[in-house]
Amino acid sequence: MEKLKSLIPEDLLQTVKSSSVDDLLSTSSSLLRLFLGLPQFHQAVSELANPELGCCGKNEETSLDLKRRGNHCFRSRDFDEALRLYSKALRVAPLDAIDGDKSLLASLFLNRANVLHNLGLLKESLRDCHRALRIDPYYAKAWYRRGKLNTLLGNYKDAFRDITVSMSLESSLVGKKQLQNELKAIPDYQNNQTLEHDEYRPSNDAGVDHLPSVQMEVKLRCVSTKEKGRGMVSECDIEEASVIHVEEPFSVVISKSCRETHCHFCLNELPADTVPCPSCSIPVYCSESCQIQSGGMLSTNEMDKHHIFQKLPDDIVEHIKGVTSADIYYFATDLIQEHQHECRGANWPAVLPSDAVLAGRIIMKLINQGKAATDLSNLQEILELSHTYSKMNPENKLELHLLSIVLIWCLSKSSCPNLSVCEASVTQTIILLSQIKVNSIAVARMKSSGDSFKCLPSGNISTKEPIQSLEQIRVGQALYKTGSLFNHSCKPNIHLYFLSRGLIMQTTEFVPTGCPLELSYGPEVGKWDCKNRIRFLEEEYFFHCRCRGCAQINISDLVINGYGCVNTNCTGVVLDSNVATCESEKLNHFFTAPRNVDQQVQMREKVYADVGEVASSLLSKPSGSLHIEPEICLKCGSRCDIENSHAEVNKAWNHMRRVEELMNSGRANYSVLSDCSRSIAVLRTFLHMYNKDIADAEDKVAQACYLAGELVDARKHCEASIKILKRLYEDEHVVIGNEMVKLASIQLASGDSSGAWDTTKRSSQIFSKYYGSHAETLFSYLPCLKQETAKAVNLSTS
Ligand SMILES: C[S@@+](CC[C@H](N)C(=O)[O-])C[C@H]1O[C@@H](n2cnc3c(N)ncnc32)[C@H](O)[C@@H]1O
Repeated sequence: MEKLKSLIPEDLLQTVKSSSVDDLLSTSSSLLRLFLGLPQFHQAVSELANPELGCCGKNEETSLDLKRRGNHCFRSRDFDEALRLYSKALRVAPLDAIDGDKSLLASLFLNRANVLHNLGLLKESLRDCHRALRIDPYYAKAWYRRGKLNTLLGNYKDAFRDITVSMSLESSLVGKKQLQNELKAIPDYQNNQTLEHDEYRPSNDAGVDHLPSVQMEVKLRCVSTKEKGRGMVSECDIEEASVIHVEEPFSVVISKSCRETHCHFCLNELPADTVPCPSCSIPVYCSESCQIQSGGMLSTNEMDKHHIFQKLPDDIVEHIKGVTSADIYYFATDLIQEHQHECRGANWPAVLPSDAVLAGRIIMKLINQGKAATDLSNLQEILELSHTYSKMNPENKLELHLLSIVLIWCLSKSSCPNLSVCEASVTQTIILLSQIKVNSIAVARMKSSGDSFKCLPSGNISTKEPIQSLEQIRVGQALYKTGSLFNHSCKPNIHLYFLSRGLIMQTTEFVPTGCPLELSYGPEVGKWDCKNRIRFLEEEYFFHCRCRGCAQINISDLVINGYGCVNTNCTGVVLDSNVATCESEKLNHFFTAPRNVDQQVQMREKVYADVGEVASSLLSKPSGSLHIEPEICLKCGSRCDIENSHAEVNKAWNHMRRVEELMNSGRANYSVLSDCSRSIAVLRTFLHMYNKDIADAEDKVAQACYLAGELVDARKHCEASIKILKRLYEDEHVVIGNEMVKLASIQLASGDSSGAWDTTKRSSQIFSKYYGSHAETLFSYLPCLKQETAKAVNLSTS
């Protein structure tokens, strides 16, 4: 992109950077004309769009080399590396490549099955055997390996059939004899000899999860307001924790950082037996079902290509035919195939940013459905999404122009010759990209906790692993058409989460009829102070937030970054000038907004209750003289030297960070811990007692104490952190649920089983408010924690 930017003359660059939506046809036309006449442009885009020049296609030589290296690792029993190399080889192996007298793909699947078997991953290994057999149903070794696995998994009937087929395909007498012995080794061999054989169905539990349904009585409506545009409101009273909306995405793309770890279709974590795309080397899937729904060519079986005619008994031929029937992977869904147009080996889907790849998917979906015109002139009509192009900064505007031209060019050259490369299609793509910026939703997943039990203390353990923390990662970006109609609030009343690609929205409080249903786009009261939230939303989403969290004064915004009063007996808060200005504006707006006297009294009482002990004196003044001054305690009016406090706090943090490094390198000992406690004491001297920094510091020290086995202190610090967070968020906010999981782990480790049990129960209640019945599926740590605490309670009471 930088190369392309440098080709644009200065005057055109400025016109593009200062363009409004109405200028787009003209700016697109000028840029397009310029680029189409430049050989440098043609060279750059042909590197992106031409599959011949791309490195995303299949490559037999690379695959064979990777296979050889995998074999070497297998022989030296480095199974992890062998697994990695075989999976890589599968990704680049062409469908029709042959290695010796075998299909390369089939032999790679079987080699990987051997590795998986050695790693103890039997189901995964079984699935790979089945994949090898689908490609080459005459593959005796694959039948044999599958038979062994079925025996180990207790599927004796299947094992019997597999070894029998393998025996029929085996030509040597010695081999046949060995297989006969294998057959005899199958438990219940005698019974099986007389059994009918079921058609084989490999168990494949990976794939897309099913979405729950919305409660029947829930009714929503889309309304328009001057301040926020369209938004969703409730048409009835809705109870807390009700599912209000579920939706499959219009289109999704995986995050670049998750390309090697998550399925490119359902976005779930990849199993060890990944499924490659049959016709390019970019995506990997968790199962055939995801691969097929995503698109790419279907892997055909190689049966017809085999001329090894063998005289086999009829029942054996039936088994061989059965294994290749592709219907086992089909599902009664409309195939989505959103990757198909990217699947030609060209580089652009791997190189362009996710926003552009998502735009490409949306465009191609509408073209394939016959809805979009070839110059895309009706794209906005079809999508009906809001956008904020005019509010974007100049660099963003230029970026969108360049991306649109490149994307349209690549789509038309690599997969859709009907798509016209013209100012109309470029203009529409620029608007689409700006719509994606404000309407697409980040699909999140819990960060894998690995082996949950490893993180759980049991009995008189030494607490070597860090306390479980429930972190989320962004695995993809998706457009949900109805989901995009929900506005943002920094004090949201709904929460969203994902099952595979599906979105689920649930209320986190009682919502009365007519009330807006709003979720958080990221920043929330309790996470950041008001000015930081407003800045973030302006920079990322291009709007000035007008939610209840930003319009009304609340205790969290006052204390989250506040300093303590110099008067040690005073609980008041002192604000720096930035926060003070932002909070003053809120307060002024609040009291000057037109209301009748009753409402004013009510509001005043509400604010009074909220601000409580922190700023009560402020509200006892007549409304005309209300103001929040920086560096003055809001409660007792003492002046505070913020600069000095700031310097002391910084010193304490620098010290904490050094201590943290020591802890991370496993060198946490008693003297390190007492250093931490001293730093916390400094923070508590200069910051307000509910400042978020103190909560963070307490949390870190709790972790350090836990690792050092100082469980009494770990608990004390964890509880101190929770106490502050409860002031910043609601008592039952999911953040508190997360902290309680940590507290329960500490309690469990210190032998307080009934405390751990109570804390676990409280955290489970909070999680089900946010994640409904899926809480335990999404947080695999929760059932494990429940089980361990229940076990500990039983032990202590028996
Ligand atoms: C995902 S859309 C929500 C639906 C949108 N209101 C519409 O009419 O299509 C996001 C846009 O809604 C508006 N919006 C959402 N939440 C808002 C808020 N709290 N304050 C002001 N505008 C908001 C902004 O224009 C933002 O770019």
